[in-house]
Amino acid sequence: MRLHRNLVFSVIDGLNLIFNEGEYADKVVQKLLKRDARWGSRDRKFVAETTYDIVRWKRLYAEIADINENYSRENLWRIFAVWATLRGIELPDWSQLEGTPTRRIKGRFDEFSKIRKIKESIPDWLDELCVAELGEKVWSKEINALNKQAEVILRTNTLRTTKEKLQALLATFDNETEFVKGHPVALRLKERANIFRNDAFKNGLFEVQDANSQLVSEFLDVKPGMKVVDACAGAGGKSLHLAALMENKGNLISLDIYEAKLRELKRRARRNGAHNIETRVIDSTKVIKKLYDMADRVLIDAPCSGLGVLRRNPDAKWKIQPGFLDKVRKTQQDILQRYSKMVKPGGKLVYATCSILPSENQEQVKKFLETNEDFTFVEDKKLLASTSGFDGFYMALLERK
Ligand SMILES: C[S@@+](CC[C@H](N)C(=O)[O-])C[C@H]1O[C@@H](n2cnc3c(N)ncnc32)[C@H](O)[C@@H]1O
Repeated sequence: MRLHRNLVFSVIDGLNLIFNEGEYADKVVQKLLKRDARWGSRDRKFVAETTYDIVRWKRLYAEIADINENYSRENLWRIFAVWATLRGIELPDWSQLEGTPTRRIKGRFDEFSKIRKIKESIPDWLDELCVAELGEKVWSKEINALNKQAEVILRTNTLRTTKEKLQALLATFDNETEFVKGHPVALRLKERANIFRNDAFKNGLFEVQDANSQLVSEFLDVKPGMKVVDACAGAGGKSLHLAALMENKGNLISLDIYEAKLRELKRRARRNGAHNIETRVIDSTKVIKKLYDMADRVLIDAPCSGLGVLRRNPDAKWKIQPGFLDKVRKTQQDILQRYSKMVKPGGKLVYATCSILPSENQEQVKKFLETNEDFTFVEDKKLLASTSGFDGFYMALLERK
């Protein structure tokens, strides 16, 4: 592989925004990809994947390059040199890469490969916490799986098409896909491609959604005609799926505390042809109280650490702080206690997170059930990336008596 100067400079600019300006990796990559209309798909792939790779392996590369918390441009170049060296890429004679200690880099890589928190690039405190919660054996396998690049999984929008028809249509655009066992409407893209440019996407025939994430809406057991509340709907990944499962019949109320996210949800709903969604911003406790005892089904896709989706958002490793975890656990319990009241007697509730930590998952449900005798536990799923091959998720189904 030959390194191209303008692509590498773009990666360095991106890393500067992520490491020094606190910007989110996905947003930065989106911005970088708009930089030069002449870039072909290989160039775009290089910029996106190199940026994500270095974010994912930030600690490992920084330790190899002997850099501590200072991510000056000079140090970002040293980190880049580690990335390139470990991939066996021949370094060009650019001044920024002069004097790269190639042999020392390889030696330090071997040395650090024996220390999990460095090898897997994870902060000390987070490594310790995950060992305490999951045990050494499970965590070692899990962090290894979470450091891999996620595949692209599509969810067929059954309001518009079937999985079979979608597969045939995508093949005409040279996007080969395969079915995913245990995930009724999922298609796996065999080769990574910019699928958003595709007319099938623009016409709302599919959404990009991890296969385990697709299990959450199914787990809620909705039926056409029901009154359903998606209490933490965000930009609507699960709401769109719920609307499809309800066949556009009945009433789906999508709530969130952020209006901007719900605006995006509405835009996506139009593209998907989902007509039974009503959005409401939670701007006071009244919004929830008005719905007490009203819903056949409530989904609480709670805010969480996001530790199950590190494959997609590797920068979460560096953004999550111990204080945030304490805060988010309190929010989760508070939301469960208050929003569960929207479920009507005989109705069902799903509590879900994209975290793998028991303290955000089964322990929250257990605590909730201790003080809410009118709810019974039906079943739960604890999905790990290491055993499922998809994102880490938790979901619990509860029923109100
Ligand atoms: C895991 S995300 C939801 C993802 C979304 N359900 C999807 O499938 O695309 C959690 C959401 O909860 C929202 N949130 C945070 N605090 C909340 C609260 N107190 N009540 C309702 N929603 C809240 C966040 O804005 C965020 O959109």
